Amino acid sequence: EDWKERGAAVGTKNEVDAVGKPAYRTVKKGVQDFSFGRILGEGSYSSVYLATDRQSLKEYAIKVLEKKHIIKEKKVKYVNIEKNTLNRLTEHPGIVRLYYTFQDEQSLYYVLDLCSGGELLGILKRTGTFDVECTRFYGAQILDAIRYMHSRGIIHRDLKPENVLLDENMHVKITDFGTAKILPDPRDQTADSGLGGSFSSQGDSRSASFVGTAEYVSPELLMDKSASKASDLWAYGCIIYQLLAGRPPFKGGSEYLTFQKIVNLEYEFPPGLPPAACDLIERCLVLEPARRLTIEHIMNHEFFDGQPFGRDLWRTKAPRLRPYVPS
Ligand SMILES: Nc1ncnc2c1ncn2[C@@H]1O[C@H](COP(=O)(O)OP(=O)(O)OP(=O)(O)O)[C@@H](O)[C@H]1O
Ligand SMILES: O=C(O)C[C@H](Cc1nc2cc(Cl)cc(Cl)c2[nH]1)c1ccc(Cl)cc1
Repeated sequence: EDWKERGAAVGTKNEVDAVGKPAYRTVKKGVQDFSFGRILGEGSYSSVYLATDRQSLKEYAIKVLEKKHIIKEKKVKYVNIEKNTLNRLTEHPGIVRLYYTFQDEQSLYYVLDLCSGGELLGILKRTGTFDVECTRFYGAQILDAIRYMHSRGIIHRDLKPENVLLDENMHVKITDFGTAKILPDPRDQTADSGLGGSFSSQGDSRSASFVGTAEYVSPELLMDKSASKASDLWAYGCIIYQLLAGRPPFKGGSEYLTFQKIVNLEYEFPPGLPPAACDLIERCLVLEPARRLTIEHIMNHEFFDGQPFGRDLWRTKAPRLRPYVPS
């Protein structure tokens, strides 16, 4: 049963091919293998349905995109980036899992983990703010997932509470990788292609044409269009601030005014936030990417003292949602 779910090769155990190797057929799922339920949500180019695998009865979220629309809006690149990045990020509980992709005459389909807890933004709006315990739990899960995607050479580039979904246990599932950056694999550089200088260790990509969501975009992306792993940690600092304060640190009356606040580092903390949280946020919201805290530094920061990361973090029960009460 498990094999089928993994979409791996399946076949009867004793089937062998000419040279005695077990012969497997890869299972290719299609629309007929699922019964589609209610709409879970809609994007600019997509509709996401609740769906059940007719065979295993497992529930999934299936993201459906109309080919005509994708081509007209010139989003083909993003569709294939989303597929390719999700296919590289299959081994972490904090990243939404892509099980299958398929297409028919009109549409493209992604079969994804069902995140029945909705968006982190949604639960934050309901409670207004998060107390320290909730901020530490969700901050740690998001960081653990970023650590994994960076280790696989993926920069998300659009991290924000809307793109942090929650599963049925209210655990984090990061989604929306259509605008991610896949860093060139350092092992691929066979001969020294003389690119040594331009792809510095934190993985710069000068050519970034994409800009994320205004409130979370990093200053380097605005100033010299370069995105790096450190850009995700800028967004991370904005998210931690927003969980405790109930609003993002940089918010102007227009996108331009928001950008101005970012490049001038114009933000302040609401009164009563814990000093350790302010210190952590200040060290993420640093204009110079190379001076920003790295993931390891953040994990060792006083704000996360005693917070488990790794396997234990994903086994603990999510804390009850409580608003932050200034001390
Ligand atoms: N795996 C999932 N499980 C449950 N709901 C999901 C899942 N993926 C997306 N959704 C919900 O479906 C809606 C559309 O998501 P989708 O990623 O297709 O578009 P979007 O990225 O939100 O919008 P846009 O493309 O305009 O940025 C969102 O509200 C999202 O919360
Ligand atoms: O079968 C695969 O895995 C590869 C295809 C590639 C692919 N075929 C496409 C056809 C169209 Cl019309 C548009 C896009 Cl973006 C297309 N991308 C594919 C299918 C489905 C999805 Cl969700 C993504 C990519």
